[in-house]
Amino acid sequence: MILQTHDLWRTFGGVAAVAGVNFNLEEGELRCLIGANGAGKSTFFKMLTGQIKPTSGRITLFGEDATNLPSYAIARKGVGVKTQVPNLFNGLSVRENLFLAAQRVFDKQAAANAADAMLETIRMKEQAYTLAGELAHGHRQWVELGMILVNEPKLVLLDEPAAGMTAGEVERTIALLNELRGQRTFIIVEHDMHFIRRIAEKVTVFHRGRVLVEDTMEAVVRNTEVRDAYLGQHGKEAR
Ligand SMILES: Nc1ncnc2c1ncn2[C@@H]1O[C@H](COP(=O)(O)OP(=O)(O)OP(=O)(O)O)[C@@H](O)[C@H]1O
Repeated sequence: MILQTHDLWRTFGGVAAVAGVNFNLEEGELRCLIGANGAGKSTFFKMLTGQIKPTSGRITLFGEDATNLPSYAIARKGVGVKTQVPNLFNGLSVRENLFLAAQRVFDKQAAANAADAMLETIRMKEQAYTLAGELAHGHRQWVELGMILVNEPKLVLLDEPAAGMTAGEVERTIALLNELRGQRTFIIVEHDMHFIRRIAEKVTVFHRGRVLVEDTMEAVVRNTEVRDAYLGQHGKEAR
């Protein structure tokens, strides 16, 4: 088991954003977290990344307690996080961005090799020397993903990786994640049901701070409780 949460809670004033979540993630899984606006996904995600401290409960990461670790310590344990806040150096090339990220864990030569290998993985060899600031939105997202993957994290947490992408860019992101499936362990928070349907194995549905259902995408789409709680808004896309 890579990650577990035990009766995890986070309250804001009187509001329980996350209310007693028990969550288990095995190595090699690609897990999607879904739920309506305000269901508690972001708060849960931010507790896993160390951005928000739990009110109570525990987080176990790679078999060790990680409940109150700050973000940098979680990163150091081998967790790569992609939030929605851009993390690129616009004045540097794609390759330089990847190289700098790789240098956090590798020496110079190994970082250069890792950056070149990552250019292949994210299919951006031709844009290696393009400035990050000149890239289209989808391309920027892939470079950011590359900057996380280049450090070979044991767990990758992605917050809405398909947000703002064109249909073509979403397709390429799906292909990339399908390629990486099994090689890395992922948790992906996402609203785009088309995207989730194409990548999901097991899906965890949040509702009012709790886990409503955890099952395959097919079972989740058929579940009447989920339809009432969430898919009512997105059902057409999901079906
Ligand atoms: N910093 C905060 N202060 C007060 N209330 C908060 C805070 N963060 C979240 N909440 C509340 O906690 C609940 C869960 O919010 P959260 O953002 O985790 O949901 P979500 O499922 O990620 O929603 P979305 O899909 O809109 O991002 C909501 O009622 C929200 O208003």
